[in-house]
Amino acid sequence: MRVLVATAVPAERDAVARAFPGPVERLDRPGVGLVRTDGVCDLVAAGVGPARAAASTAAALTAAALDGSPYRLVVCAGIGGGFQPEAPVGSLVVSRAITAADLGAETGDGFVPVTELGFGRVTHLPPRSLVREAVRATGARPGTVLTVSTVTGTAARAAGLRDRHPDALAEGMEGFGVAEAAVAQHVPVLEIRSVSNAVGPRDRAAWRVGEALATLTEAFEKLAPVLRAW
Ligand SMILES: O=C(O)c1cccc(C(=O)CC[C@H]2O[C@@H](n3cnc4c(=O)[nH]cnc43)[C@H](O)[C@@H]2O)c1
Repeated sequence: MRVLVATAVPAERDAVARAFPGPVERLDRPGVGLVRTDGVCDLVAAGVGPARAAASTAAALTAAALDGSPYRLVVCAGIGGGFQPEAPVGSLVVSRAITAADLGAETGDGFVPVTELGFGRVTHLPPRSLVREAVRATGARPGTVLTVSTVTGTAARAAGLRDRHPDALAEGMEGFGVAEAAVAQHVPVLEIRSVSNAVGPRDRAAWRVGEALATLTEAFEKLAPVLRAW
């Protein structure tokens, strides 16, 4: 059984693919295209944002299940914003928790998550032993990875997120969507973010995308034996 790695964009997918030297095969499945590596992973550029990422991940999971070869693990991977000073640019974060940070309602008393309104869920927890193994193999910092639909662009929003989520180390835009799709099919999920920028005032010119993609490749080189053994 294989592992499905879901990134947002093809540049991130290809950074992960570079960790698996050897031929790759392109597979077209209904609603989604996959890259099958020589190793243990199938890779999907699932799209930007939680909704598109959930749709692509669900399509890949369903196709594999109908094929009789379901995935045994889903990993959401990519570049991300890091909360300062705990997750500096260039560092790597592994999810102890994957949390939707802006799924809820704004009220006069502030933000209320959907769970407090009586709906759904806002957090998925990866298997603790897998988090431990991933941290040991890669040297990543373990913490909460937030999923947002809007990239944080002010110090005030960064501070608000940290107030609500003191364990947050990073934010991305896909993790919770990928996790919802995985958990719906009873497949465990993990998120890995290579920090390309600080969460805070928007400064796109300061994003270190190339370096973060190189860190992502290195991370998957180190993670490969963990994924194989899982
Ligand atoms: O410009 C490029 O070359 C490039 C290459 C690879 C990826 C990108 C992206 O912009 C990917 C979008 C992706 O990045 C995540 N991300 C990165 N920083 C943050 C952040 O501070 N807050 C939230 N998300 C962030 C996110 O998951 C996007 O899908 C560009």
